[in-house]
Amino acid sequence: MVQLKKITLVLASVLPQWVYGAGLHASAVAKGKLYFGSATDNGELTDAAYLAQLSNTDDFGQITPGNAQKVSEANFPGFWRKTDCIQWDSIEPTQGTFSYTKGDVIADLAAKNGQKLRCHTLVWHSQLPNWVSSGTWTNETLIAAMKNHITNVVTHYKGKCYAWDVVNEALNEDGTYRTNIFYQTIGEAYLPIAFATAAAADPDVKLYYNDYNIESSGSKSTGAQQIIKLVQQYGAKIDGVGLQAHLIVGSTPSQSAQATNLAAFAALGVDIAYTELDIRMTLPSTAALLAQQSTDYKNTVAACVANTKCVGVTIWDYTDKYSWVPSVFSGQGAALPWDENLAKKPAYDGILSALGGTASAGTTTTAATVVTTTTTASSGTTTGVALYGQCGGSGWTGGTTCASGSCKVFNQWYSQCL
Ligand SMILES: O[C@@H]1[C@@H](O)[C@H](O[C@@H]2CO[C@@H](O[C@@H]3CO[C@@H](O[C@@H]4CO[C@@H](O)[C@H](O)[C@H]4O)[C@H](O)[C@H]3O)[C@H](O)[C@H]2O)OC[C@H]1O
Repeated sequence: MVQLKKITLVLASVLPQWVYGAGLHASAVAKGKLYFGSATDNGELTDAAYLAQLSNTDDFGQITPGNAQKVSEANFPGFWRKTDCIQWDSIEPTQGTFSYTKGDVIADLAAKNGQKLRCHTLVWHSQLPNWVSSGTWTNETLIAAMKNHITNVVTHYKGKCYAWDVVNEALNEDGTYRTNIFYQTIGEAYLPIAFATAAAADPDVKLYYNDYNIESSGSKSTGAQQIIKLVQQYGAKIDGVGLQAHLIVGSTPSQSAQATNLAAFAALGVDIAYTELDIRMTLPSTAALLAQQSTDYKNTVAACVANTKCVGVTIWDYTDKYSWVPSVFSGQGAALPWDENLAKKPAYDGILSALGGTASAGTTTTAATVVTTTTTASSGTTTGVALYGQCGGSGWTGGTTCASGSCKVFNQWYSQCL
């Protein structure tokens, strides 16, 4: 089966598109978009079948490092986190020392494949090292530290990124500013200062404000529009808004609701991108849920297609095998267009049809396989999986010591005793 898939991928890359039909990226480009893309993570790249599909530029013309240019401990308290990812607490774990190893791997992969790189992210309340989040700052010293961080990182990746998510998630749900160390110390000026600093370091890269729950009109979307106006009023460069679009099957905003929202952003003169699209469901998946998911993907991608300022869509990884969703939203998953076995789901055809393509023959129409892998803890150990996670603590490579329950493996980063 794996062998067959490999042969299919090789054939698809050498035969003309009319034999296999255009994939997601090729179809997006045919619709006037710049790309269709996927996020990825370093640990997944050792999976040869996964890497082959990620590198299939018929489907993916763009990649985003899901973690390699940042870090996240705050969202996952109690989980062990790899220390060599690249955000403030690994890119700059102590003030003034920078490390780019993981991010460079993904930047090099994008360059080798001829894929655009969306770089993510420079200023975010999450995944901050203690020296930033618990430091004693004045307005002046934190501005200097933030500018130094942005300048170093953007300069390092200069010429390699198509776009940077300069500030991520600065808003509360009601559209007010989220309280974080930057807002508390500097006030709203941290936003234009961050954009101006990034622009100075790489005048050619596109600079985005990125957030979730801004995919339809409402207080938070209005707040994001205010941020764009604020940065513009300061005279700093802001090129686009990123709609993360971590959506839910059956609750995804309609195409017309998304269109109205996109029009409001477009009226401000900025580009728009769907930057982290996934559409999760309560497990187990069923044929009905997969069909609804396909419709939800179709409506979302169609909204982008219909707006000339919307440049492209990125899914937050492409396969349920490596989705972040089950590790964060308990009991939910199956959020991506490829299932755990890297087979296309109905969502793939939903996206393709929004992009004007024709359905692919290989799409599975039945319920996806279970998203999480449960390993037994009867003897206190698991075998065969090289993972890091909570089950066995730091540096875990397969053993588990769950006091109760068994070790559920969510992806290559996380596991939990449930
Ligand atoms: O491996 C994972 C990474 O994949 C992960 O990447 C981040 C995921 O999304 C972005 O941040 C999250 C966005 O969603 C928020 O939850 C929302 C709460 O409201 C709901 O209505 C909505 O549906 C949800 O999406 C999370 O609280 C945010 O953290 C962020 O931009 C990505 O970098 O990062 C953690 C890694 O372990």
